[in-house]
Formats: sequence, C-alpha cells, structure tokens
Amino acid sequence: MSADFTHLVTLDGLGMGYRGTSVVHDVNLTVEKGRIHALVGVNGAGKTTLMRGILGMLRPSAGSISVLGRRPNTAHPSMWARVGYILDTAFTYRELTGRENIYASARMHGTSKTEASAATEAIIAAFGLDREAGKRVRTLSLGNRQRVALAAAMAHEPELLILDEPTTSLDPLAVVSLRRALNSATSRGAGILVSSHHLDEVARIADTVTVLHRGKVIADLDPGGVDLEKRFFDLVYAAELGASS
Ligand SMILES: Nc1ncnc2c1ncn2[C@@H]1O[C@H](COP(=O)(O)OP(=O)(O)OP(=O)(O)O)[C@@H](O)[C@H]1O
Repeated sequence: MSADFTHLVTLDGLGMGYRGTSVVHDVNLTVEKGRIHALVGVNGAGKTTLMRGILGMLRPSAGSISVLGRRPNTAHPSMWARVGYILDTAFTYRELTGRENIYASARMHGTSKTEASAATEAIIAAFGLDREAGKRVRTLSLGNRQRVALAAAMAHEPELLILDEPTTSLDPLAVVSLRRALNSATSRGAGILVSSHHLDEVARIADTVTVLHRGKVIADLDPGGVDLEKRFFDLVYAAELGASS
C-alpha cells in the first residue's frame, strides 16, 4: 500500500517536553516521499524527543503531528506497519539470531511468511551480514548489533523511516551499505528522517538538513554547499551568543 500524499510527516508548531519541562518549541518540518531529511544538532538539542513524538511515544504539548496523514497517538496499529525506525539504542532481541530478529520484525510489520523470508535474505545480503546473521545477537559486537537493528527496521520496506543516529557504531563499510540501502528506499518512494552527528555523511546523503538547537529549528542548510560542518558550527555559535546576550 502506498501513501497518496507527498508529505509523510508534517510537524506544525510542535511543542513537546517531559513532565512540565519544555524541550521542543514551535517546530515546523516535513518529511517528503523519496527524500532524505537530516536533523542535526548538538547533544541535547531535542532530536530524539522530536522523533519520539513522530513515533507516538510522546504527546505534543502544542501544535500537531501528522504521520502518513494521521495523528500518531490515535493512529490504527496497521499504520505502524508502514513505518520503520531505530531510536536511541537500537532495539534487538538478544537471545534470537540476527536472521530471526530481521524475520520477526518483517512479520510483525505485516509481511507474509514467504515475503518475510525473502526480504530477510535480501537485506542480509544488502547489509553484508551473511556471516553474523546466524549468531545470537547477544554475542555480536555493538556495530553488528546496530547493523541487525537497521536491517530489521528496513526489511519490510517501510514508506517512512525514522533513524536516530544510525551510523554511530558503524564502520566505514557498514556506512556504505546503509547509504546504499537508504538510496534504494528513497528510489522506491520512501521518505526518511535521520538524525546524525556525522556532518560529512549527512552532506553525502541528505536532500534537506534542518538544524535543531535548544529545541528550536534555527536553520535549514543546503547539504550540497561548501563545508557543512563549518556552517553548522557558525549557526550554533551564533544561536548560543544570542541566547546568552
Ligand atoms: N526521558 C526524559 N525525561 C526528561 N528529560 C529528558 C528525557 N529524555 C530527554 N530529555 C531531555 O530533553 C532534552 C533533549 O534531549 P534529546 O535526547 O531529545 O536530545 P538529542 O538532540 O537527541 O541529543 P543527543 O544528540 O545527545 O542524542 C535534553 O535536555 C534531555 O535531558
């Protein structure tokens, strides 16, 4: 099933926080079909919080969130079959093998047994996980657990992918596999929101880059321009100066 709208996610004047503490303020952002939207910001800027809101784990205190045309807090569970994500520490079932994790995820996202088997083997090959896939996840290295979690998030070919710092523990080869997998997802029309501290990688893959600082959007940057890292730090520095003056 395909969404018949361009905006897979729309955040409109979004405010969110934890127990009375305001963390995200007046954020407007869209994730579009076939595009990679990167979210960058220093530690504590609010990237994970914003993603929790999109995934229906936190309610807005102001404004609204629309995911695949619905409000996440009230969406039917079947909508989540069209979404894939990793958040904070990538989740896996540690007593299952990598292959079992990926297959279970595909099945839980509504894929038939035959399709799930084929999708599992295809994504194991795409991520170069052939040697690790038969091992219990608890015996894998941190980076390989991350690769299994990413494969599990993507095996069911979601229309929307929310990826919180997916490259953190990955080696350069795994980063290349992920980049290819993300490109292949956007070619079939998926939209991706990805947070990252790796600005060189962001410059390579993103169509749009939003800078979040102290829970506010302070700029949208052109990923193709010169020295994304410098432009990012200049913006954050200026925002900090503004906040302290
Ligand atoms: N469960 C929570 N309860 C209370 N405050 C929280 C909780 N989770 C995050 N925060 C606070 O919300 C703010 C934003 O945190 P968040 O994890 O969204 O930032 P981030 O941009 O993802 O940071 P990082 O790059 O370090 O992952 C921080 O001040 C953090 O302390």
